[in-house]
Amino acid sequence: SGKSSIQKVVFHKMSPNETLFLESTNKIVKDDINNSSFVQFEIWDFPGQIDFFDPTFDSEMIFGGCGALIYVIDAQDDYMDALAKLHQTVSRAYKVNPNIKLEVFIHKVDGLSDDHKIETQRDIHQRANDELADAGLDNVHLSFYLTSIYDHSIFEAFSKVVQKLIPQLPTLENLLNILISIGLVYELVAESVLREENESSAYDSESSSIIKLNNATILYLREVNRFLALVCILREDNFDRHGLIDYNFHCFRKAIQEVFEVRLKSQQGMLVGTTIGSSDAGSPQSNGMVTPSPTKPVYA
Ligand SMILES: Nc1nc2c(ncn2[C@@H]2O[C@H](COP(=O)(O)OP(=O)(O)OP(=O)(O)O)[C@@H](O)[C@H]2O)c(=O)[nH]1
Repeated sequence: SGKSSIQKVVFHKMSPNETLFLESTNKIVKDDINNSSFVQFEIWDFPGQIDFFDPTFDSEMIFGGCGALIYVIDAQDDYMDALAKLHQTVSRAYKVNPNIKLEVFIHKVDGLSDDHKIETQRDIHQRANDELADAGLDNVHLSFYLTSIYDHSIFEAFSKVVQKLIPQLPTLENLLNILISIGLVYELVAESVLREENESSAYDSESSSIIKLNNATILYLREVNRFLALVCILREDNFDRHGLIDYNFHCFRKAIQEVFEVRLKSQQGMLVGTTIGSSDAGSPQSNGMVTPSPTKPVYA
């Protein structure tokens, strides 16, 4: 249905056309994403033919420590068998691990018309949920996405799944909101920079880019850490206060580093007495960011 293709396109920069030559997966293939992202996880690619009722299939081990299960359905093919297997898979996974996120990619939708896409999603959604309800599993929640490796949809869907697995996400969002609320910046994008561990790169802490757009706004990029860049859209006249923007950006970068240091320390077994949550991100004051004042601008 396209599982290996998704993983290769999203995490290994393979071009969609090259996936035509991928061989069928005949055993569980583990891919460590730890090296190429600030978000750390492993992807386990299962062979399509795996039999969950085989006694050698250890569902406690497989689903027990798993954050999300992504089930890929080929929307260009007859999906009745796939739906039966979806039901078996999610009920098994949910029994072992009720906290597991259950994600369904309705995949290869590039071959479908817009109407057909909507109808397929509605049909799969309805059948899958009816079957869960019949089995008394009403409280099992499935999320559905229409995906294709031939456009951005697969990146967006995978990103949404990964976001559910980032415990620091509310804090990161809060920090971005604080930066916006200061008023100089009007849109922000924290962009994950995909880079392999051993890849040498010109991208470092001094990296920045300023692009003047033709609608009186500026696109401003700065490095946050090895894998993350911040891209802001600023009004051109606000850019006069460049020093203030940079100062606030430094506060933001420091706060992000602190958020990830907590995880690093707890991974190293040094228990830290604080919990990460949206309330911890604090107020603009506690993050040291400074609001522009017409009389007393603060420069770094
Ligand atoms: N049209 C279209 N084809 C796709 C898409 N994604 C994957 N494919 C094709 O589907 C075929 C099967 O892809 P694989 O990635 O090997 O599928 P798999 O689910 O890993 O298969 P198994 O390893 O046998 O379980 C390949 O020829 C891909 O090029 C898509 O979004 N659209």
